[in-house]
Amino acid sequence: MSATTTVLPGLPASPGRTSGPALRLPDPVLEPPAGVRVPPSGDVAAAAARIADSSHRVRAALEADAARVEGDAREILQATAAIAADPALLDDARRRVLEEHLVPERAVWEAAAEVAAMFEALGGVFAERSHDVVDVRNRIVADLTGRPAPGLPACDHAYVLVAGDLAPALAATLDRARVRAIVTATGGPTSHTAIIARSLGVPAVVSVDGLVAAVHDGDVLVVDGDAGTVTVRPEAGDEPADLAPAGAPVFAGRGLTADGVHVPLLANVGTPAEALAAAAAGAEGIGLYRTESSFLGRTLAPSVEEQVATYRAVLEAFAGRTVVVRTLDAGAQQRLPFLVDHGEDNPALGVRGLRTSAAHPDLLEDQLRAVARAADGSGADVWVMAPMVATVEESDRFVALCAAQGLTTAGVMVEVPSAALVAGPILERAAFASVGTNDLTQYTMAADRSLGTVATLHDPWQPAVLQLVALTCAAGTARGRPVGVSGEAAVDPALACVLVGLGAAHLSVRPNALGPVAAGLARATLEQCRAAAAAALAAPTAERARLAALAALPPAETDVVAA
Ligand SMILES: C=C(OP(=O)(O)O)C(=O)O
Ligand SMILES: [Mg+2]
Repeated sequence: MSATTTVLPGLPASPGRTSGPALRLPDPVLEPPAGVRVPPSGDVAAAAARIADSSHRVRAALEADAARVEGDAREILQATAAIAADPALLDDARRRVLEEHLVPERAVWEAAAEVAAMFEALGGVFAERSHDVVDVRNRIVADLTGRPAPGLPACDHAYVLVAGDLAPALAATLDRARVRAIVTATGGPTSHTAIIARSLGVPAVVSVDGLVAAVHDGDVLVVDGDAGTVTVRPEAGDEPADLAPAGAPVFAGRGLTADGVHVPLLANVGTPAEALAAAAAGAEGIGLYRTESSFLGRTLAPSVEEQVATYRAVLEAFAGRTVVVRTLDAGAQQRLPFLVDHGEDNPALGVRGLRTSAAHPDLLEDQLRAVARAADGSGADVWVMAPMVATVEESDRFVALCAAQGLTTAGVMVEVPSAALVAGPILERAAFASVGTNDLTQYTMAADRSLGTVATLHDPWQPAVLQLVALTCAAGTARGRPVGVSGEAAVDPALACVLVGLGAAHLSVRPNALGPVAAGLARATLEQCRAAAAAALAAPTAERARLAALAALPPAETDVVAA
């Protein structure tokens, strides 16, 4: 190890080992405090003049970015560059400095808020412009305060993305061809960022101690997504030669236990492109279509027509097969400006998932209308489910709303312990349930899934979580209603066998996990899966549950043997 080599410990979030130069994502621009003024001894005119200088630099940078791309992207960047020179915005900001003596960054923030509000009030396509105003505001404020421009820096080579935190909206736009790995200072192993890294198939390590201080742009990093470490400036020769993860088993297109019991292996997807990839990977259907990507990064909800087009593209990729569409799961990690109260201290326990429909019933109705229209003629067998359901009333109301749109196979996600405990009455009217083990673990263990500090509690092998899965499956079996599992737990081949043994009717995983899960399932009979489930349920701790299950199952190459 060279003198400057540092190994930073973190949490493994997506497997594989790779290396590349670091590219740091700047921290988000924060609102400058209200009421901060140029000191009485300061030069107000000079402070005001800095706004024009910053606006020139921001405009020039955006125009340079525009010149590097083509088509729609170029037009969008040129339009954004024009906003950076907008006289109404700049004059108002200057006036606030000259007359109110506000510091320039605060003046720009306030002036931009008025312009954005004006666009919002005009509605329709104008409202979309408010998003660009906010983008320009952030860039000018960053420049005025001597910080790097916000957002993903333009980069024409492969890199390891290094971030304090990665918003799901940004994570979803990452270019697989360039991003070799993702490393974040915060986040837990089932945060949405980790899920996105795994579906991109790139190694990721989250909650890395000392990351921001130790890593500079261009530093070579070795990212070990299995061990959960990041080596900064490795010695020559320590960089892994093979950048791709080792070859995983390929999925043959049908999930079967060793004795031939069919357990459909479905895919989790978030976009039409992912649906096509899932179809190419042989998925037997889609068990979880996360619809958030149609809503993220926008200032207004997409129109019904726009939603129909996106949903239809997903459904058509699975004509003749089942597609489970989940309605919008905003809140917690996925904060939409038009839907979510940003003042919540504890958003994971606040208005998220189905709860947002109380204040915005039209948004849910529009989404269901769009799903129904997209389903019509798509050839897919469309099921619809709601996220974050906690009570029987919520579930019944959702089923009724679906029925009103002609969507007859309506169910819920079971990801809140209360829903698991009342799964029986829920499944009297709901046609199916899908256990979301990511959130079910978070809420059962009271361990925020986005916090690395409580990651050891966030373990779906915890017997308390398994008990709730067992209750839900038993409620489904008693009523002849299918209960599937769509959380990350199903990706662990041994846990997949346990889930089947507990009564899961199907499993839904990211497309690149279909092969390993199928291989894990194929080594055990249904009886062995049941024995493994019983052994895990009887264990007092997560580790002993895992070991007990492994002991009850024939060994498989895909098992995760170390904790
Ligand atoms: C599948 C789940 O949903 P998400 O990860 O999107 O919250 C879950 O909570 O397990
Ligand atoms: Mg969830």
